[in-house]
Amino acid sequence: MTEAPGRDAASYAGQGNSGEHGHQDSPGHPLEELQAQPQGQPDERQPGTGEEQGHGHHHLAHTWAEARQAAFDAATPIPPGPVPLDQAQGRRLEQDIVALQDMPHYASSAMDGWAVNGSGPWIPVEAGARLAPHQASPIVTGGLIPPGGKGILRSESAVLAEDEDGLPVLETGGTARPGEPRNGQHVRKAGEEALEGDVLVAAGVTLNPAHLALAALAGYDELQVQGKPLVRLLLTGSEVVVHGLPAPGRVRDTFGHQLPAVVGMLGGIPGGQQRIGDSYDEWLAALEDVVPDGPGAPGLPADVVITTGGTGRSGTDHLRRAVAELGGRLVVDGVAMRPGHPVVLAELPDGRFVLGLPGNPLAAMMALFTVGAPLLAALGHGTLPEVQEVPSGTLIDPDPGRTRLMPFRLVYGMASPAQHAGPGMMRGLAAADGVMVVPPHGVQLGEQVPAFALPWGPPIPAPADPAKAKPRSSRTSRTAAKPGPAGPVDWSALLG
Ligand SMILES: Nc1nc2c(c(=O)[nH]1)N[C@H]1C(S)=C(S)[C@@H](COP(=O)(O)OP(=O)(O)OC[C@H]3O[C@@H](n4cnc5c(N)ncnc54)[C@H](O)[C@@H]3O)O[C@H]1N2
Ligand code: MOO
Repeated sequence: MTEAPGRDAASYAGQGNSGEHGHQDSPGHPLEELQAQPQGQPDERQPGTGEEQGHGHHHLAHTWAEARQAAFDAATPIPPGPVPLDQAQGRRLEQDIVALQDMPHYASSAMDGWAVNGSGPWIPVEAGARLAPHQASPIVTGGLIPPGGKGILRSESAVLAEDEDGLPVLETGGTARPGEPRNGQHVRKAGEEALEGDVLVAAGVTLNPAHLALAALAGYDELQVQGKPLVRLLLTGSEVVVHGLPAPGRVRDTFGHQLPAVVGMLGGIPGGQQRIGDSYDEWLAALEDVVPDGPGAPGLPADVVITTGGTGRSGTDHLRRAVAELGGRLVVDGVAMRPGHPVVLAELPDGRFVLGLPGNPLAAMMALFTVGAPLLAALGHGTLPEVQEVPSGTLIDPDPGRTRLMPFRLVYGMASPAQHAGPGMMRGLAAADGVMVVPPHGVQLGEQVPAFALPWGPPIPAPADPAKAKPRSSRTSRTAAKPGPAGPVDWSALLG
């Protein structure tokens, strides 16, 4: 049996074991069902909890699939723009990198030694001076070939001697080969890497570090790249501490460390974080401030502000009120899912999106995967993140009206819900291979269940192709007579 989330364990358990999970009559293809859930499902918050009282607020929570689609549809791709070279790694180039001049743009020495004109012996002259025939001047690797310089004599092939008048004279010797140096020897000619106007990197490539070095070599300071959302974090809660062991009533922050990395994995640019307490004024000021200072903030307006906490409806939960005061439009206001139900997505009049994640750590991550991932994909020119399928290694009872997102581990190719996956926990997710999207009617043992991969985790395994299954050998008929396994085995009990 699946583990009941810590919160609401009673109502969760109350919907199990009812005999309703015999589905012989119902479900079609699980992925189709994700699309087919009724629109505008009634808000399934239970009456009598008091959570809506005093707010006069009533809305219809989106289904899981609707919420993903609404978040994806709310955003348009961010247009291309210039970014400094040190921020261009991994970005898609939108405009060819063209040689602005010949590369190299001057002839230079490939060796330490002497620039010479004509055959030796040579009279040494000052570095850089115009060389007349039979003159030489010292030069280092990369040094500009002086006017009149025809070739480079390597230092190990040169001997500085004196003529009969006691004046310095340069001769070949040491390792010199006959005829050294020929004209042009050890000279890097101008334009040998590229001529002005040559395309060095074509638009469309994903920039790697060598591309950036090439762009720098070519004299670029910025490159035109595909737009990507800049995401700022607003982490709230006066009980949250950022160092050491928290005292009772305090909680160590789980977001500051994981969200920037996950935002990056989902296609956003982490753009700094700000921490505030629980007062409405702090919320309003932080959301109002379009370009706040903060550690790691680039001093640019964010495309998305991700907040944590304050999505509830208690006196300290200010997200909705602040968004309303700023004239924001709610795109998603609650999703019929668990955990992560109170997630909010709003668009402010200045075009910024506010993604309000619940304070409970696992709930926040599930909300981020459900609503944040499609939003960031749409802003970053991506497609709606994929949902695949895994065979369920366990039976999961119905929970009418809501989708359950369950971190799972793969055991012998089947998905088994991870333990320690309550909304306030991180242990289950940390050990998970992916997340099962359990439909309201539950899942049978061995049935395919929709699932998505974690941004840092392994891909969801491709389904076994029945066409490629090994043909039965004639021996199988004997073994088949024995009582074989009666179907998939429930491995969930094996997971610690
Ligand atoms: N009467 C009701 N109470 C609650 C309901 C409900 O429907 N009726 N929903 C519950 C659900 S579900 C969730 S999820 C939370 C949503 O909470 P908020 O988004 O308002 O967040 P907070 O109340 O500020 O915090 C919740 C929880 O998370 C902890 N937290 C907050 N920030 C952090 C952090 N940075 N790192 C770790 N943990 C954090 C906080 O201490 C609380 O324990 O509301 C339920 N209540
Ligand atoms: O449990 Mo809440 O559903 O953690 O979002």
